Amino acid sequence: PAYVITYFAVRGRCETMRMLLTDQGQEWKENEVTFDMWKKGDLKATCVFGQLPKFEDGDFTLYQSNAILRYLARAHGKRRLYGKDDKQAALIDMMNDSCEDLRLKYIRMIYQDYENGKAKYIEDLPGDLTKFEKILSNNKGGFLVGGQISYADYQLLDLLLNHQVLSPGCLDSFPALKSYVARLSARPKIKAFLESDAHKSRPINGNGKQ
Ligand SMILES: N[C@@H](CCC(=O)N[C@@H](CS(=O)(=O)O)C(=O)NCC(=O)O)C(=O)O
Repeated sequence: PAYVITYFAVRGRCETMRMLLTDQGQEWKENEVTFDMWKKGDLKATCVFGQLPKFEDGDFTLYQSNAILRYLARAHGKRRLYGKDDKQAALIDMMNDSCEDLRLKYIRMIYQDYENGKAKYIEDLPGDLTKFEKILSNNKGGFLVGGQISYADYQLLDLLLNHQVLSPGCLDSFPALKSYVARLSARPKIKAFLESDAHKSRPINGNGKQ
């Protein structure tokens, strides 16, 4: 498939799909947009919702990072990253929606309230992490849902990695989360990706705060 990601040179809302694609042995092309190019407005005007990421699979175009992840989870009808049946798929969507809730909180703090809100955000963070801790410690399958990796696992991994940068010890009182991050990060293709210059060269967020 001729996959193209059009996005800023940041991890942001695309590192999850980059990890998913890498772990699944899929190639893609990065179409990097600089903030100066974006400010001109002509690319923005072509985006259905005026925002990036934009994802292309040949002549098929998608926007909305979560829709892109779900498309990749179903890729070519194999539904490989969407559980074993519709009920598991619904549970996986539920988990991803909760990841999105956490991502929105994180983004709001990073872009709108970093200096004054970071300490409080970190103080409140265990309230969110404890829910994922319980889910993972209750599910013996080792993933958010069932016994196989799903697109929501890549999403949670990305969030937890970002939060470990924001607050390095934030998983110390969550053993299930800590071992989950270690285990997923040790998957050979993900390990190589996390060590790659491409990954390391991209800041987590567009305003350089993390
Ligand atoms: N719900 C969208 C949000 C996309 C979004 O907020 N894009 C931002 C960039 S980032 O927050 O994802 O880094 C954007 O295009 N901002 C530029 C603009 O809105 O003009 C998604 O999930 O893809």
